[in-house]
Amino acid sequence: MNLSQLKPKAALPEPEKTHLKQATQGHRFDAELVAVTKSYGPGAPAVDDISLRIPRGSYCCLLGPSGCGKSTTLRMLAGHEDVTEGAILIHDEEVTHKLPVDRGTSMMFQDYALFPHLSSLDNVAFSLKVRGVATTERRKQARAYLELVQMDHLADRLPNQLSGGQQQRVALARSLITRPKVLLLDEPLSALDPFLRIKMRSELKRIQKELGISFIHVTHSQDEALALSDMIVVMNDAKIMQAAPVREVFETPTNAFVARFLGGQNVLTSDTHQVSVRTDRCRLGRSPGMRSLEGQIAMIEYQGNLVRITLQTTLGDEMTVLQSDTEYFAQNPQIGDTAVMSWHPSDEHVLDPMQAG
Ligand SMILES: Nc1ncnc2c1ncn2[C@@H]1O[C@H](COP(=O)(O)OP(=O)(O)OP(=O)(O)O)[C@@H](O)[C@H]1O
Repeated sequence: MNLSQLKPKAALPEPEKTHLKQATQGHRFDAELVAVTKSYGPGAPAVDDISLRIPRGSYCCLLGPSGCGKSTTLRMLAGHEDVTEGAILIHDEEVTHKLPVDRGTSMMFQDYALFPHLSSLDNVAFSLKVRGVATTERRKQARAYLELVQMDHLADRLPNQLSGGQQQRVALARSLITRPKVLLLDEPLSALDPFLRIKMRSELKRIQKELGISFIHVTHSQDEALALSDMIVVMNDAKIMQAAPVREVFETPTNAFVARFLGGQNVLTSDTHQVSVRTDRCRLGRSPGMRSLEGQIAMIEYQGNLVRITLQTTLGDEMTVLQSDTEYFAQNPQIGDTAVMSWHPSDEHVLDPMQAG
């Protein structure tokens, strides 16, 4: 893909934009789950009594390990899966038992699912055709959405004449042309190579902010969730562990699971309770007034501007120090060296022992 294609170009035409902006007015939350449970059969539920409110115009990532219930939650929001108990609201209106097309949601799938025999333009226009919109009008709208995703120059190409990233843009335009109140995205970046994944995630965020609707995006990737989210929902074992603005989740994880899963934190036992300390607030060596732990250096990962040093403590715990490359090379410790990791007590954040992971 040519990088110049990724630069923001003309925005969505005013009438389209106004329509979408209006759709976000007059309600408190774009989406809400109220005590939602999903059981596929006997045994532990796939989603267990979760409640969640997604504020208007949010980029929200559902993050968690495989099998924790993220996709099931997304599918229930879309109406592709019935809820066993509880309620779903979109723009404050209950949609629990409504058909997917009547909810105001639109889903973008991992595999894009484009029609192979239709051009980009006709793929995007397809849902308007189904709704009986006249050819000229639907093509005009499809062109506007292709422009939004910077694919108008390839409007006549068939899907097999497009790269993966380009197909994804077409799929995104196709999901947006129905003017959803909430766009649901299931691992939308997982099929892309790492370079394109980073480009596309900033594109997704730009488009979400431009339209002002909420995007709810399922991902396994901590980096992706941190980069994209206004709000992160961390799930584990069918439950929500924490749902909060991105910085709050990173800086004040509720429990050890969230701290470990999001990364960038050490989980330590201090007296009787568990605390988290950011790895970039830890350093090698002792200093007055700092707490410390001794161990052996088990791993050193050079990351360019930063170096990640992992210590195995005498108790068998792993602790990580994230140092600048300058600091690291000034000391130049090696694997197998005995070292001390220290941190300031004020950098400790107390974790909830009830849900410790
Ligand atoms: N159609 C189904 N029938 C029975 N069990 C299912 C079905 N779909 C999902 N499950 C189970 O529900 C649980 C949650 O699955 P879900 O797909 O929601 O997880 P996930 O967090 O999206 O995982 P992944 O990241 O691997 O896609 C899992 O234990 C899974 O095996």
